[in-house]
Amino acid sequence: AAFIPSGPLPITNKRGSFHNDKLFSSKTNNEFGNLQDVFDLQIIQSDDPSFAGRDIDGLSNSSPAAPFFDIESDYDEISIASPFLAVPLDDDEDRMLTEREDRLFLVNNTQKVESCILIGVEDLSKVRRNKKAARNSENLDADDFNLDFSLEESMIEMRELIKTAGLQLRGEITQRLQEINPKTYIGTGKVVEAQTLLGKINEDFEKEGASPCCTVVFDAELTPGQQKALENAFNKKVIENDFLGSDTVVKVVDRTALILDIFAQHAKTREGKLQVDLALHEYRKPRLTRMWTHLERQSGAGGVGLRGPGETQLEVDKRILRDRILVLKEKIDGVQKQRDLHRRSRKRGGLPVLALVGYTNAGKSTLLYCLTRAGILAEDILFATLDPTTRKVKLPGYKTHPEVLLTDTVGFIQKLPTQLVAAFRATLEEVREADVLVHIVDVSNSSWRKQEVSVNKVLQEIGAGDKPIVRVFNKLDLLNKEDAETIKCEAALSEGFAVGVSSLTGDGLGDFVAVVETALSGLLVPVELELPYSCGQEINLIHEVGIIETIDYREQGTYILGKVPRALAMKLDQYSIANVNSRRQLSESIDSVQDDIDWVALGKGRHEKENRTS
Ligand SMILES: Nc1nc2c(ncn2[C@@H]2O[C@H](COP(=O)(O)OP(=O)(O)OP(=O)(O)O)[C@@H](O)[C@H]2O)c(=O)[nH]1
Ligand SMILES: [Mg+2]
Repeated sequence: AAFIPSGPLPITNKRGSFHNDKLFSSKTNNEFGNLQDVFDLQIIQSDDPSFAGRDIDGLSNSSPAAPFFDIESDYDEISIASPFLAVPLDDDEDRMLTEREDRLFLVNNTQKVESCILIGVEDLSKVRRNKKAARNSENLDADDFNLDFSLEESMIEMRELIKTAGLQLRGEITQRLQEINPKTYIGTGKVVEAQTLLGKINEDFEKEGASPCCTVVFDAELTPGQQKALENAFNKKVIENDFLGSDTVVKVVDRTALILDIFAQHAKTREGKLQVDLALHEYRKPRLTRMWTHLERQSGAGGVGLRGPGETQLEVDKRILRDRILVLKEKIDGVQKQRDLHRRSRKRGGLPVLALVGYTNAGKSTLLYCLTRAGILAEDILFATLDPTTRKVKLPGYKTHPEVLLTDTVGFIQKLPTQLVAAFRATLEEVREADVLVHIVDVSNSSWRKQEVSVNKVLQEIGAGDKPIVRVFNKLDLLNKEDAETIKCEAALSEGFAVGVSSLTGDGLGDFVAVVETALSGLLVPVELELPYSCGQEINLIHEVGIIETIDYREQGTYILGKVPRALAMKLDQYSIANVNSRRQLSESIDSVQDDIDWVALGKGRHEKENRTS
């Protein structure tokens, strides 16, 4: 059934206002104050060449109420933090990168907000298939198996996505279909219903004098053919009734296009923009269908050998698109190489790397912010973070690993568009290279179990499925007391590492540190050392942060067999038994060479010599 919300919905482009013609978020979002003010030099892109040795944890001990740096940061300054922007941009690339910002700027400034209707479909045949599979598999019951989002859950998510994209939702239509209509996805009756709804909304709009609603968002992945057929159907009807004036075109946007658009709006660094652009181009490639045969280059005038039909506009477009994709891929390769280099130099530092992963809007950035007390942008919008940010964190109470590297990453979503996973290869590499994954789950969301499953699916897909995972049940403050206790119990009883927290209030973060520490103790490396007796301090340190299995006070020094963090193991490498032994062997062999010299004979020889001469 169609539904039109009563009264206009609030305008919800949450990206913030614009400042100096640049994207500038002015969201004051919690007790920590205006986050933009603290979006400061504390943030280091993980690509920072000087990253490995830099100590930036100076702020980690300050309280949340402490005044932050008074740096007026806007888009420019944020960009400067990324070393990639120090690289001069190609001319055409520069234009490409600012085009979207201009569009955003214009949309916001003229207050001309795009409005849309949403169409959701449930494929009942798929539900049946899932149920059947559940019946066939022995150890799962039907409820457990059906981990796909229901129509209602999916619609809730779509409303959020529409809001985040800066669209205003004007109406909704849903349908439960036995089989998907291969031509138009929804049934023909529903197409007519959507046309009627569009017409009705636009009639009201005309009275208000507002701009017409000409976007139809589908909660589905449409094939290029379906998209085209739907666009044709909607436009024909609209032009017939002339609601919109003949030059207005109704466009059909599917789920993938909507997510890509949000990514495009949020990409800030050069790397993010390149990756989004690649995904957009891949999406557009099969959708290029404009047959402008009249623009066919007739090259017959060129004479013998050049007659016949030339290239069609479509062919030209396709070629341009193909070339662009190649260029983008090449550039992303370069970015990835650079990332590899920085990662390797970080590895040499020996600190363990934790990657924060999770569904979009789960609170990853907020947790990192809370842990580091510095300004990583946290916003109540989907896909706020697109570029991984790594910070060195010194956490109070950490024993085994007093310092760790924390990487904030891009959020996941169910049915993540494949183009995006492929394009964000370089970014997702950060997840694959981490030692431990910290999976943030927003338990205040009623679909959190399904969200968790879909994040795990993506992790499997990108080859990070077998890493140790710490599950963090976040936003406990939004639950009632009983539910929060239940979640805490589940965390405590869980077989793996799990903990319940609220990153906004800081509740449970002590437990979080303890759980992370347990997870990290699995990362201790075995060592066999022989330390000279002068190394009392080092031995104390091993007692403190490592595990000692055998300790023996020998003639040459203290023998220790045990496990220590990687960083300490690297520091103590000179005292490892292997190194000590090889040093000893070397000096022994020098000794033995010296032993071989027959000093008596040598002396005798000299005497003989002397005797002979005398
Ligand atoms: N009440 C409450 N809100 C929270 C908590 N943690 C995060 N939030 C809010 O949830 C919203 C999303 O938080 P982010 O940290 O931006 O989420 P994210 O996982 O980084 O999201 P993306 O970068 O978009 O993937 C923000 O408005 C936060 O203030 C919490 O523990 N309690
Ligand atoms: Mg984030």
